[in-house]
Amino acid sequence: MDTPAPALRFDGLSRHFGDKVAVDAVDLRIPPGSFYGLVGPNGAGKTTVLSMATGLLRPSAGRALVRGIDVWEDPVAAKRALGVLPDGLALPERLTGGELLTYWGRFRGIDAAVVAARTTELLRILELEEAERLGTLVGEYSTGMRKKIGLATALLHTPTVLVLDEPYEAVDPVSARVLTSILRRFVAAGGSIVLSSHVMPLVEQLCDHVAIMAAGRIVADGTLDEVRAGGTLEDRFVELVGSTELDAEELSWIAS
Ligand SMILES: Nc1ncnc2c1ncn2[C@@H]1O[C@H](COP(=O)(O)OP(=O)(O)OP(=O)(O)O)[C@@H](O)[C@H]1O
Repeated sequence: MDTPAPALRFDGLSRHFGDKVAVDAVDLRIPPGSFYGLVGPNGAGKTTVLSMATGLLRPSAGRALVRGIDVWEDPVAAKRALGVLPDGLALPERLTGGELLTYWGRFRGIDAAVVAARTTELLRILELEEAERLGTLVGEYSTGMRKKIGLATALLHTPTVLVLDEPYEAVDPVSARVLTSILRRFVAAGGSIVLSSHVMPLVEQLCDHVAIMAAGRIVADGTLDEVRAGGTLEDRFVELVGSTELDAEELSWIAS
């Protein structure tokens, strides 16, 4: 039997902005069926990598493949397999959440009755029903509500690979539990997830694989246990990325 293609595969994936090298020849395989965490300090290149992997940003060099399909050579097929929650999600602001999902589902070519049933279920599970009943527009949603409706759009067309940029950011604890159950169910059903996060305990709790990124490169990757090597993920992260300690004199004025 053929080995299944990686959920995502990056070959020498690079991106520069002028002289700034944001992502520097990244090679990575995300195994199918994995729940994969991508961590790294601010500016490490996580969003840039995920944007190139999902067809939102063109690489300067290298390739990104989704289930063996080159994202930039066959974007239609690749995007059919992908569900994406981008960072700083741009959404149509003048629609309600329900209208947005309906529009999105029809745009994806899904049967109207199926879209209607999935929209109702997603709004209920994500606790956006009340906002819908009140006719709240997406432009009036809170940051956490935007994350939730963004996740709903990512799930609607039943993708096999979910790419989520900081999905838990600004999401309240109750909604975070719902989000976790949805994501766990997605992986249990055979899907693959890649998420970026700054919250190490969350990544340790959710993910079975992890990559640590710093200054545009992958500095460690593998199963969670391989990467944390007997310590915590945070210890390993600080060890690899370095920490900044304040001298006693620095910022002494802030409490004066
Ligand atoms: N459109 C752009 N133009 C210029 N530089 C950019 C652009 N997008 C990203 N960069 C730079 O590329 C580097 C990587 O940014 P990126 O947003 O990918 O980091 P990140 O790991 O997602 O950071 P954070 O954790 O803070 O979200 C940073 O130095 C950033 O300033």
